[in-house]
Amino acid sequence: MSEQEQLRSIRERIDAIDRELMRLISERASCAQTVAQVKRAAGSGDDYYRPEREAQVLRQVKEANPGPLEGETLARLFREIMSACLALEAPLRVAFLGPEGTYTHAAVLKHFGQDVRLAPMASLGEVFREVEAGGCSYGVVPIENSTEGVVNHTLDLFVQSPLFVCGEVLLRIHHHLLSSGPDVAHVQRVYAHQQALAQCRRWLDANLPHADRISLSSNAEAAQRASQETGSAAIAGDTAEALYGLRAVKRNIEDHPDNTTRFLVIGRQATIPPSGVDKTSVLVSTSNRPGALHRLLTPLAHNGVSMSRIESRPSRCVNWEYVYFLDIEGHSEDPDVRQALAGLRQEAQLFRILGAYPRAVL
Ligand SMILES: C=C(O[C@@H]1C=C(C(=O)O)C=C[C@H]1O)C(=O)O
Repeated sequence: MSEQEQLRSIRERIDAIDRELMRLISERASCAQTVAQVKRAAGSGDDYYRPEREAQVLRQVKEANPGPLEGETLARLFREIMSACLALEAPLRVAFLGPEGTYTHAAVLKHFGQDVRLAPMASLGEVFREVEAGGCSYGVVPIENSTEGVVNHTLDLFVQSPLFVCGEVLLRIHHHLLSSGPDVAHVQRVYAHQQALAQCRRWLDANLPHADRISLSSNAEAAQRASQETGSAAIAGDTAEALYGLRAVKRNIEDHPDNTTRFLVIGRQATIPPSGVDKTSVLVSTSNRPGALHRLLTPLAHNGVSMSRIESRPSRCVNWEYVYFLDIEGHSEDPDVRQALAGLRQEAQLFRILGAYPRAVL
């Protein structure tokens, strides 16, 4: 067979597969519509999003992946299929730290897919308020970065908020130096969110030691400013680059190549059923006595439950008293976790389960 004949025959096969894919995806979408009818008939409200189910679907895809595509790649495709199916049931509105082009925007799309309705907010506080008021079903907020540590403002908002955590998103953060100018040499001013400036500190010291560093409320705002001024640059990611018509004069300027930010999905649902691989986040406080924190955490050790994170923040009620944010492996309904939490509750002055939710799959 000639090359042309071979290609024609393979393309005919691809066309046939695409028709079959189309039929199957449409059949899947019809199933999702039926699921919505069942949920509506059962009167389970108008929130059809099931984070534990979505996590299970994505995990199954990764586990059953026959290749040659990467499991991660295949899961991303299924992420979009589910996003479109859910939008057929009822479109989901998600609040996030805007404007469009922020890393939080990228985290929203990674977690919910492209069919989500975006609601960019001007501050983290507004994201919480919008979800509390019911204007959006969910919100996405940054919680910690592998280079710069915790986002204190988000933790503090949790202390006052009645919202729950219903998911997490891990996003590899690649920072670029974006400018409308020709190269790095012409840059006299660098705009960015303070976290981004910190994550690129060494690169800036080495390459732009004399440029002014100006922190703004988001990287997207930085990109917007840089697009209007000559001699200015912004540190931001791919989404902002495309959105504000800037050019990356230098890509990947983050000091740590595995720079990752963890975001939390917040909502009004107090309990998400176990997905099989879950985490539980808890807010606790204890009195300022010798050994108090040790006693508080002992029930975790006794029940063989591992804690993946602990953060402390000033309680803001009494000076030098603290609240602790704990992340625990497992779901609050798992027997060992349930027992550990019961012990913790007895020791703690303040005790609130912030949420039990699927561990990030993508
Ligand atoms: C179809 C459902 O509703 C939504 C859509 C899903 C999907 O497309 O697989 C999964 C969970 C829900 O977010 C369901 O609950 O099973």
